[in-house]
Amino acid sequence: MANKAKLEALLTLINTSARDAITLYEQHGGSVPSMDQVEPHPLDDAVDQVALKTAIRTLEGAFAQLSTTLAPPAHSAINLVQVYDYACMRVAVRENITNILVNYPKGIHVNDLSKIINIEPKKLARVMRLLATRGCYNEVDMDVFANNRLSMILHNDNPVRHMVNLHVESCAKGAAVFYDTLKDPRTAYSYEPTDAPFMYANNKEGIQGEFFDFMRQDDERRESYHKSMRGLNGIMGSLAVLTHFPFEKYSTVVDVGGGIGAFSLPLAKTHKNVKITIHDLPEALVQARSIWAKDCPEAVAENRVEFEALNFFEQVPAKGKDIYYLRNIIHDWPDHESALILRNVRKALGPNSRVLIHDYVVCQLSRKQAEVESSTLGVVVAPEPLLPNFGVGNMRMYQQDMSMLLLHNAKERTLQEFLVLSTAAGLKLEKVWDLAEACVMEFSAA
Ligand SMILES: C[S@@+](CC[C@H](N)C(=O)[O-])C[C@H]1O[C@@H](n2cnc3c(N)ncnc32)[C@H](O)[C@@H]1O
Repeated sequence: MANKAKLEALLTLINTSARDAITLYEQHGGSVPSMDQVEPHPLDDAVDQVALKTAIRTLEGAFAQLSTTLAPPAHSAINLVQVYDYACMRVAVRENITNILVNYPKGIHVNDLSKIINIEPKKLARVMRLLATRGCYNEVDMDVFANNRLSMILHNDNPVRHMVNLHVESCAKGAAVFYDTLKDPRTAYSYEPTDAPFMYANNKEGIQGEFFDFMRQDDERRESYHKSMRGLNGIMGSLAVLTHFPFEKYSTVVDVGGGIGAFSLPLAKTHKNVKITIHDLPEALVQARSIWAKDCPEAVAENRVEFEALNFFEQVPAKGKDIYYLRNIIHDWPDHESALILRNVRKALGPNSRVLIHDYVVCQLSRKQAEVESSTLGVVVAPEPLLPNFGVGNMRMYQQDMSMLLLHNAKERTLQEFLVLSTAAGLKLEKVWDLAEACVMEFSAA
């Protein structure tokens, strides 16, 4: 394709994908959202966001590719590093600015906000303006800031806030020493979870162990981590599995490493035919029980959910159930540990059981390889001239891969890597359910 034709094709992709998104918003609520509104659009909390995420993947990918092509490279290069959004988001989250602004629907002057949170007003104004420029908060008048649809996500009641917190605290701390871990002979070639960059930084403060040991040590920290998993439902659009996978055909589901039930709670509400077993470490299940008693007491009363402590490296999950669901579990661990988990799950399977691994499937940048996977397994490849992996439209997959490296010395995997792991554990891939961001890989006993 000639250079100019590529730009024209990208413009067409931007146009059609934006129009697809507009149509979806209109179909789900009659109107399109605005950046300034505070109320969520009905589509924001929809269980199935696959169509919207499909449109946004193309829109973001095509837009970034077009602007990187047209902008001077020096301009784009510095854009890659001059990203202080997370430092400003840390201020907003630590100081509960969204919650405060809820009391000031017409906005609050930074001088008044400064008195409430004890941050120097002129510095605070710069933080708020940077975030507002990104679309998070609204500068309604000079130095007067109000909430908007995006900033409302940082409200205390929203679990996404806990995932933001995990990133601005732990991932940022790991990122700051990442290069050092690559060069330090002690850690450079290690894939031990205890040598992950975040733990490397913690070691210097006298804290040992791996990430989950660190989480266990402090109730507030652990509870925030588990709440952040509920945030993933919206971030990754993971709950689409509830409408795409035929849970109505099955009667038992084991949520392996299910945490507080970020997946199982909505499952219990939407598929009342299913009996759920949640396996996790004992401390996680204490929190799980109290959340279920509040958020889904009917499932507890009807014995549709049981909580069973399990160390998935050492124990076999409840045997002979229909579905074994592992969401964001395998990506937390390097290959050796992941193989142990899958081997234990394999031992639990009955002849008709299925294993569902719900994770990102890292796309290739080789169009040839991506097309092989597309024709054999149905994984979607982006149309040319987009990069075959949708480029920036799929950026979170690669960012989360880095988060896994920083926190756990682990990774998101390609389909080939999943196949190597699953085949060694005695599992056979039956189908890949592409949910526009993460995928669900369905396995049977080989
Ligand atoms: C990334 S979270 C995913 C939670 C849940 N699957 C979800 O998607 O919401 C990882 C989970 O693995 C659990 N976990 C970590 N080590 C474990 C172990 N050795 N045995 C069982 N669960 C473990 C953690 O407590 C946590 O709930």
